[in-house]
Amino acid sequence: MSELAFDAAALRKQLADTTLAAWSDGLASAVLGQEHALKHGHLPQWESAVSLLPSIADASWSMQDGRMTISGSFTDEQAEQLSTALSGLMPWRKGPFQAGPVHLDTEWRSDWKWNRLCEHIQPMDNRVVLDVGCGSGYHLWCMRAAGARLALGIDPSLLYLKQFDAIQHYANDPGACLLPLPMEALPSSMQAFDTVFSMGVLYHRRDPAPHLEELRQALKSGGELVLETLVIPDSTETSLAITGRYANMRNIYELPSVKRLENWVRAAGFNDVRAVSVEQTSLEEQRSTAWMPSHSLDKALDPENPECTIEGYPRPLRAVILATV
Ligand SMILES: Nc1ncnc2c1ncn2[C@@H]1O[C@H](C[S@+](CC[C@H]([NH3+])C(=O)[O-])CC(=O)[O-])[C@@H](O)[C@H]1O
Repeated sequence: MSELAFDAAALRKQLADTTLAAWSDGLASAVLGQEHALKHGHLPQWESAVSLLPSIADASWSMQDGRMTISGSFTDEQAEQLSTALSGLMPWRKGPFQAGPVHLDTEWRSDWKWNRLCEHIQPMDNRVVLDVGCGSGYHLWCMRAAGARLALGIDPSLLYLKQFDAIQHYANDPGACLLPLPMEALPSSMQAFDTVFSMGVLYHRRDPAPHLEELRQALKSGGELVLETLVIPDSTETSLAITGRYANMRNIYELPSVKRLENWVRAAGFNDVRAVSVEQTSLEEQRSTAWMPSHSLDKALDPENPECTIEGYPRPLRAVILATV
């Protein structure tokens, strides 16, 4: 099994002039301390895909209509190499990206999630932000485009790290960083971030309380939590225990109503807790594409009654909760 060669010196350099400088050794030790989590049988394939990306002299990036866009002069041959390299990093779930001539149409329209919350959150200008469970890092680019000084993402998946590396190969943006870490392995009590995002992660934790505690401890005093997670359509203070799969997904244990979710967040010591969006996931927002050809949401819903999952639970409904500490 191949192991990730993590470059602690590069991380130290990247964080040197930021408010996270004092944490660079702690973050590097957290990554290196995971040992087996840095190994994956497909890592050589993913690393070779990244190494095949053609380099161009005039690359730049911008957000264009929600598409993280890499611009620059690719020859036809380079465009071909780019497409081949990016297909070695499939499945692409979170995006969309436009890499030169290649439209990476991802499983999720993650720009829709961002649009739902961006007008409600504290302005990103000059903030140091953490995105827990950032996937390919798509939302890190939204945060940077909205003015964040430093957007740090953490995600335990080495595939998503390599997808981020592929985009960063062109963006070359010192203000965006992804570390292969689960939240549980982040140094405790950092109190270093102005905003912490946890989107699509809480429902993967058997007990939500430690996750909420970890999020609170990562925030500076006065900082903001942006929590996005699955809920059930029930106006009372309740939750649904999940046995087996939920919408084909493993490792989902308990889905709260919005009221219960808000109470969990209050019990974790947050203030000013409020839901700013509750929306059902549509078949246009999450679907199979050429870059993620496996089953998606349509195959997880009951064909006879699309208001239910194939397991008979209410279909995915997601809430965005904001709170301060
Ligand atoms: N303990 C953990 N700590 C950190 N990350 C984790 C952990 N467990 C799983 N993950 C990671 O959390 C991400 C969950 S997806 C949300 C992506 C993005 N945020 C989105 O909102 O589009 C789920 C969804 O599709 O909703 C995956 O990338 C996991 O590897």
